[in-house]
Amino acid sequence: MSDTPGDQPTDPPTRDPGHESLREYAESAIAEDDTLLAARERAHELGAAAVSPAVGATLCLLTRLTDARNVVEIGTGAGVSGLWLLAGMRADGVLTTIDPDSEHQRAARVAFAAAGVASSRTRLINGRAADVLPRLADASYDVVFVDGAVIDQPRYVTEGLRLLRPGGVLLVHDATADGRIADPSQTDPETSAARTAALMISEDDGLLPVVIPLGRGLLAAARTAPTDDA
Ligand SMILES: C[S@@+](CC[C@H](N)C(=O)[O-])C[C@H]1O[C@@H](n2cnc3c(N)ncnc32)[C@H](O)[C@@H]1O
Repeated sequence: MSDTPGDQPTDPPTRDPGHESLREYAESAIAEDDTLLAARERAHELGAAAVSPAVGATLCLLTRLTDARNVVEIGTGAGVSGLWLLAGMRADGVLTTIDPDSEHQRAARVAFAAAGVASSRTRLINGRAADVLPRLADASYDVVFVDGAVIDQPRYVTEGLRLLRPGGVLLVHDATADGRIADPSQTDPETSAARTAALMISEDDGLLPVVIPLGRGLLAAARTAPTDDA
């Protein structure tokens, strides 16, 4: 056995050393305008954890790619994600956004008005998603964005899939339960709920899912559109 320092065994790295800096780069590459920054500040004051800038930009990109006219959001918060979704939607698109907290929705209204969004483009519904979602029509939304309590993700995925049109996209934020989902020893109710929701999506043959490791984790799943020969 050699005693030169270069031959000493070293512990394998527990994680890719570039991982965090890559995430930081992805976040810092997104510049938010003053309206978004003010909405983010209000979200912070109200304790309504907003999507990160890179998650917001991804929401905008995916709504743009689906040419979204009708979007439903569970968890309005102070409107940060709403601003990003609206920026990607068609100019005549309507964002339906649900939240039981009227203070959060007041802050979101301020954000939408500051961004010059016409009031006809937003439908803010003050209520619990479990009560509101069953009243929304089947297969009539281009994008469904889930950002409420993690524990409720399975029921929101069930309802979201009912609402989604063929070719539409389901987006679940905090899909990794803060990264715990990959660790089988984590069996707390929140992690189990996130795991159940992810399984429901991955086992559905009509969906093309991917986990995007930005912010608190974004699970995106496109509903496959029927082909002519189907
Ligand atoms: C993480 S924050 C949403 C942040 C927002 N999407 C954004 O990025 O700006 C979660 C929101 O879900 C709302 N919420 C809590 N319970 C809910 C429920 N049962 N139905 C719908 N929204 C709920 C909270 O009031 C809070 O505003």
